[in-house]
Amino acid sequence: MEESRLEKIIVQGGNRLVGEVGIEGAKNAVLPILAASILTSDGDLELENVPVLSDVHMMNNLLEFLNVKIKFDESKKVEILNATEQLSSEAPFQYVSKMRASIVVFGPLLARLGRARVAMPGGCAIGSRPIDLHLKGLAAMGATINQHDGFIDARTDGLKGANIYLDFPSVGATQNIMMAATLAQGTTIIENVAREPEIVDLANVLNQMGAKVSGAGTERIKVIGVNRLHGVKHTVIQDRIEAGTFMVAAAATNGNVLIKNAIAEHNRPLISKLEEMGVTVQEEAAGIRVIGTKYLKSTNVKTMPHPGFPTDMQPQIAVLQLLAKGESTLTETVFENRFLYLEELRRMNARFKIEGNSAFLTGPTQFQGTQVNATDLRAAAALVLAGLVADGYTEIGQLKYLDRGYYHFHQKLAALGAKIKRIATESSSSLKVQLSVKD
Ligand SMILES: CC(=O)N[C@H]1[C@@H](OP(=O)(O)OP(=O)(O)OC[C@H]2O[C@@H](n3ccc(=O)[nH]c3=O)[C@H](O)[C@@H]2O)O[C@H](CO)[C@@H](O)[C@@H]1O
Ligand SMILES: C=C(OP(=O)(O)O)C(=O)O
Repeated sequence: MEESRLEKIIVQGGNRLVGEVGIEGAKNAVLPILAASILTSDGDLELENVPVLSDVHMMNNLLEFLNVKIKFDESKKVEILNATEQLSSEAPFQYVSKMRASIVVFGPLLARLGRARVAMPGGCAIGSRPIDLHLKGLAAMGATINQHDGFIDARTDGLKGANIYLDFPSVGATQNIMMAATLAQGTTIIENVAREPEIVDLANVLNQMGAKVSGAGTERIKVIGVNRLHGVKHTVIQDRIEAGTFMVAAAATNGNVLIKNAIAEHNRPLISKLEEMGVTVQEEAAGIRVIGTKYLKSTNVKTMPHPGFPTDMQPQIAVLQLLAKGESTLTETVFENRFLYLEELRRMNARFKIEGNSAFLTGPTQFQGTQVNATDLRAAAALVLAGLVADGYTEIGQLKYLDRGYYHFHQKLAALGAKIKRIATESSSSLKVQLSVKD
């Protein structure tokens, strides 16, 4: 998606969002499930509800490099993967550096081939993001792991079941260890695991593939190893973060939006915060309806592993807190550096101070449109949300981040009544842009 670097979104603030919006399959569910294809030595893995995102393209490119055969019908959102041929064990830097989630091929490669050589992913704009817990778990299962020349090299004569305690309920470590354990000899118990809905979706696919995984969604996962896994058909769960982003968009614009097929159970912490702020949230048969209010109340939010408030909704809820009257606190406990986007919001008139891992936000804010740049994926979404309620025009650059996790974001907002366009950067001389949005 090289083009996205040369594009901008321009929003003219002030419109209420009204109507219905559909949600894609979850990025954070599909990426490890795509990696799980490596475990299938028999038949096709057929996935439905696959979101068309740059991260999915990136994972597909990596899997194809490893010799997984892929057919992705983007119009139907169906992807068929076949990993029955001899696979390569090396994931080079060119893939891993572009997408940290590539690390979830590590456990499957090691389990299937007895060897994995994966470039070290490094940090990103939200934190240093070490992978020590992934490695500790795989080492406990009998892998010999060495790090050199920017690569992690792991070998085993056969993984063995082990008792593993995670110091932190890491999503990626839980997925890597769980996948590796499906083909290990004996039983693996993983404690203090991540409980995100995406972990449950992965466990469900693995079980359909013939694995014996129990306890996903609780703090303890048990995996009884089997000899081989086979292909299956699976529908990826809905993206709770995309759904949450539209819920905040509806609340921020004092709108009335039905987020179709959104699963309330996956978004409890967000629903609870929205209600605290005076927003009406209705669980309907067709999805979740969010009805805004003119009188948003301040509230405090602290991110936590699931079922706590998701860190991936932190920048979006910050916009709503800034709109609310009074002081709100926002505390980030999952990543050490996820407030970069606030400096961009300051340029749009936000008032706040940051102390340690907390931001103290002062509202109500009348955002002012200006030129801002996304600093990461959810920051990109948050800047668009601020633009929806800003005075004048907001231009958001660095859309490569947005495209990692949102499909047709501006089209979906436009269909709800937002004045929003995506344009080539070269055509963004302000007069031209303003005219094109008014059209
Ligand atoms: C593709 C995907 O699903 N990404 C999600 C996944 O990322 P990811 O799987 O990378 O997140 P983790 O849950 O692993 O990371 C959470 C925290 O644990 C730390 N940590 C993690 C592993 C490790 O070995 N050592 C260690 O210290 C990280 O640096 C971070 O501070 O979960 C995050 C937390 O919900 C979400 O924000 C990401 O959207
Ligand atoms: C942080 C995110 O993703 P990743 O772990 O892929 O960087 C996210 O989805 O907000």
